[in-house]
Amino acid sequence: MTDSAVLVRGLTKRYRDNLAVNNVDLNIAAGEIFALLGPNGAGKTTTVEILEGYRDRDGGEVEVLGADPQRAGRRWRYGIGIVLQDASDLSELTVRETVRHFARYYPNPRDPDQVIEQVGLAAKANSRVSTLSGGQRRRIDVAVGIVGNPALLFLDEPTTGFDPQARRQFWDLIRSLAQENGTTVLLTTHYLEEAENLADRVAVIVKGQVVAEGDPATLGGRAEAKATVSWLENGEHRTQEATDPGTLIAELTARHGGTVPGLTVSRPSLEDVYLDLIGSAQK
Ligand SMILES: Nc1ncnc2c1ncn2[C@@H]1O[C@H](COP(=O)(O)OP(=O)(O)OP(=O)(O)O)[C@@H](O)[C@H]1O
Repeated sequence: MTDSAVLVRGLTKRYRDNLAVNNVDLNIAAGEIFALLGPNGAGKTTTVEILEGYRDRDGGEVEVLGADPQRAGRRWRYGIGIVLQDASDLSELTVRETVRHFARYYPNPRDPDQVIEQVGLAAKANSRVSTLSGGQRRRIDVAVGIVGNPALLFLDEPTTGFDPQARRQFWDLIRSLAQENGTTVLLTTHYLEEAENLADRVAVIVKGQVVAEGDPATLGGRAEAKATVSWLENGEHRTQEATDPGTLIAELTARHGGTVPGLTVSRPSLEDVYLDLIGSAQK
C-alpha cells in the first residue's frame, strides 16, 4: 500500500498507430487537488479514463486507491466519484429526489441534504432540475459525484460555460471538499486560471507525454523568471526587465522622490509558461 491516491508508472495507450499516451508517470497524494493540462488531443481524457477503469491500457503500472483499475471490483468503484453531465436525464425530479436517487447506489452514502447544502443548492432542494440554470445543474452533477462519499473525485473540464462568479464559487466548493472531506481531486481543465487557483500540483501533457509537473506557482521556472517593471517617466511609458525588481523599484522611488507614477511589476503568468512549454514540446 502507498499514501498515493493515484500512482502511474510508464503508462502507454495506443489507438492503432496513434500513441495517445506515451510513458506517463503520475503520483497524486491522498487529499491533493491535481490538474492535468494540455492541448486538445494531448491524451488527458484517455489517461483519466484508464484511471477510472473505463479504458484498458497497453503498458505500464496503474494503482488507483490501492488497486489496479483494470481488475478492481465494485467495492473499489464505490470509492471513486466521477462528475458527469447526466443529471439532466432526471430533469423531472427535484434536486433532493435526484441526489437521493443516486445515494441509493452506494453502500455508505453521505446525507443527501448535507451534500445539497455543501454544493450551495439548499434553496433549490425542492425545485425540478429542469428549472435550474446551467451552473446550478453543474452543482447537481457535483452533488451526484460526491454523494457516494468518494475518496477520489474526477472532474473533467468542470467549469466550462460558467460565468466568472459561478466559477469562483465552484472553486470554493472543490477546495472545501478537499479540506473538509479529505477528498483527492483530479481535474482536467483548459483554464490556466482555474489550475492556478485550485490545484496543489499540475502536470502538462503534450502528445501523450508529461512535459512539466509541479506547483503552478513555480512551474517551468516561473518563480525565478525575470520580472517586468513598468512606470511612467516624463509622461512616457518605460519598461525594464529585472531579476531583482526590488532594487530597481528602490532606485525609481529615490529618483521620483516618493511614489513612482504608473508602477507595475509582473512575472510570467501560468498561461505564458504553459504556452512556452507546449510550444517547445510541439516543435
Ligand atoms: N476511442 C478512440 N479511438 C481512437 N482514437 C482515439 C480515441 N479516443 C481518443 N483518441 C485519440 O487519442 C488522442 C488523445 O485523445 P484524448 O481524448 O485523450 O485527448 P485530450 O487531451 O483529452 O483532448 P481534449 O482536450 O480535446 O479533450 C487523440 O489523438 C485522439 O484522436
